[in-house]
This record gives sequence, structure tokens and C-alpha cells, in this order.
Amino acid sequence: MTRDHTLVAADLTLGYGDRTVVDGLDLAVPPGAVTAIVGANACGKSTLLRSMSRLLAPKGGQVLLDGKQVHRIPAKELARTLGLLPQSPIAPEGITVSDLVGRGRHPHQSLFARWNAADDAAVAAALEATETVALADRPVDELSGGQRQRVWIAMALAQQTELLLLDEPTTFLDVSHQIDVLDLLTDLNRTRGTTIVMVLHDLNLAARYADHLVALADGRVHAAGTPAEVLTEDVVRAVFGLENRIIADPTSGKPLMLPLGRHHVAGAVPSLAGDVAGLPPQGAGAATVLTVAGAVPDGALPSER
Ligand SMILES: Nc1ncnc2c1ncn2[C@@H]1O[C@H](COP(=O)(O)OP(=O)(O)OP(=O)(O)O)[C@@H](O)[C@H]1O
Repeated sequence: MTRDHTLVAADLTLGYGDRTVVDGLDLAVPPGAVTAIVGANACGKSTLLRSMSRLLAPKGGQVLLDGKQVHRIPAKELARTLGLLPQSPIAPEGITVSDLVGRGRHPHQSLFARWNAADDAAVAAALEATETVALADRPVDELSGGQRQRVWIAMALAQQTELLLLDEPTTFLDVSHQIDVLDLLTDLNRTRGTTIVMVLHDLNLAARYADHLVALADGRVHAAGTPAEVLTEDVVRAVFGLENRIIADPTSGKPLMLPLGRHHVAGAVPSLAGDVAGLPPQGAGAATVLTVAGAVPDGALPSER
């Protein structure tokens, strides 16, 4: 059993009907690392994740898992290696939390391998890790958005795959639960070597948690590399059309993006960059770039939708 699975998109073209969303995209997921995919709304992040997990067939090119086309691997076999938490999963009506999380074990069941103690242990560990033990007997459709999101993450964890793709795992979660989930995924990566690929809207959390950051734009990879290589003022401006400053996160040293707004004019008010935590601004000209007063919207981070 290898933990160093390779997952590669080669010249991948995806779309719906006549419409092309992803166009000749090349991407190699680093094995055993945490990869975060970022990009503007509707740029194709979910479409890419769905194709990488076999749910959407390519119009051109291919997705290769350990050199094999994922679309040729039987669903159950693939699900023992690769798990997906989709963006808006739908639970069967009336299903309880423990039953839903138990469905994560289905790929491991067969005529000869029925539900056993290992399945019980996997479900219990997943409930524990996501702090959903107390919800185990509750119907999923009665939960809050954040509780439900944690239950879906528990189901993905119970599947115990060596590759885990998650589409916006922090959706609906308050700030401390966001950190809990990202810490949990990091822990899974560091202790078990699980390869994690997740779509995140919060660029700062993406930079803080990812080993490898991928920025998508126009159906292709605009930039890929370490957070320091990818989370730059130029990339944020090109990918999101957003004026911004990048400073060093005082706790992690990772890049921290300060949104300044879409419309900006030089000469109005001083840059924010030098004021934050007393840190010197990074990047050429940061100290002299100025914004229009009021052009820095409250809560303008892309994650806050
Ligand atoms: N099932 C579908 N049928 C037709 N078009 C679709 C379908 N799913 C997505 N699209 C379109 O494909 C494009 C990319 O959608 P996708 O969900 O991949 O974007 P995204 O980057 O994940 O966006 P967001 O950040 O808003 O979640 C969008 O224009 C969307 O309207």
C-alpha cells in the first residue's frame, strides 16, 4: 500500500454542454502534502475537484491516479483510495449523523467484508475528531449549517482514504471551527501522510495551511508553488482583480493578504501596510501605494461570502 499516490491532471479540458470551464489545465498534486486551490468564483475549482474524483468526465486530456485514468477505475475501488467532500452534499432524508458517517465505510464493505469492529472504530474516531459525538443520534437535516459541515467532514474522515479532496471544507464554520478543521486536516497529513487537496476561499488560511498553493484563473493554473511564491500582490491582482498588500503574518511568517478594494487611486490615503502590527510592508512600492478613502471595504476578504 503506497501513501505516495500521484494525482495528475494532464491537458485537462472540462465543461458542461458546449461551455468550456477548464481549458488544457496541467496540475500535479504533490504526494503527502497539503495543497490548497484558490481562485475567483466560477473559475472552475469545484469542476476540477469533481473531475479529479471521477464525478465529471473530461472533454479532453485526462486525470491520472498512480498513472491510471481515474475515469477507468471502478467507483468503489477508487473510493478506497480517494475521498471527496463536495461543495453542497445532500444527505438522504431523515438519516442520522452516525448512519451518515457510517456511509463513509461503504467502499470498505463487500460480501466478504461486512461491517466490523474496524468500521465502528473508524466512525467513532471520525465523530470524535470533528466533535460531533453528541450529535450521533440526531437527524442530519435538523442540524445547523456548521454542525452539518462537521458531520460531512466526519464522513470523509471515516472513509480513511490516503487522498482526500475537500471543496470548501470551512464553509458554514465559525472562525474557531475553521481553525479546528484545518488543524485536523494538517494533523491527518502529518501523522498519516494523507495527501490533502482543498478548495479554500480565504487566501490567508490557504497560505497558512498549505504546503502547495494553486491559483486558478481562466480555466488554467495561473500560479502554483509555495505560499510565498503564489500569494503575491501581482497574483491576487491578476486572479481576483483586487488591489491588495501582502505582509508577513506575524505568527507564522507566511504571506498575509490585506484587501484594499477593487477601485484604487494613488495619492488619497496612506497605505495600510506599514500600520499592521508594526510590520514593514513587503513588495515594491508598497509604502507609497495609496487608496481612495472608504475603498477598503469591511469584511472584504474573499472568504466572507
Ligand atoms: N452542473 C453544471 N451545469 C452547467 N454549468 C455548471 C455546472 N456546474 C458548474 N457550472 C458552471 O461552471 C462554471 C464553474 O463552476 P464551478 O462550480 O466549478 O466554479 P468554482 O470556481 O468552484 O466557483 P465558486 O467559487 O463560486 O464555488 C460556472 O460558470 C458554473 O456556472
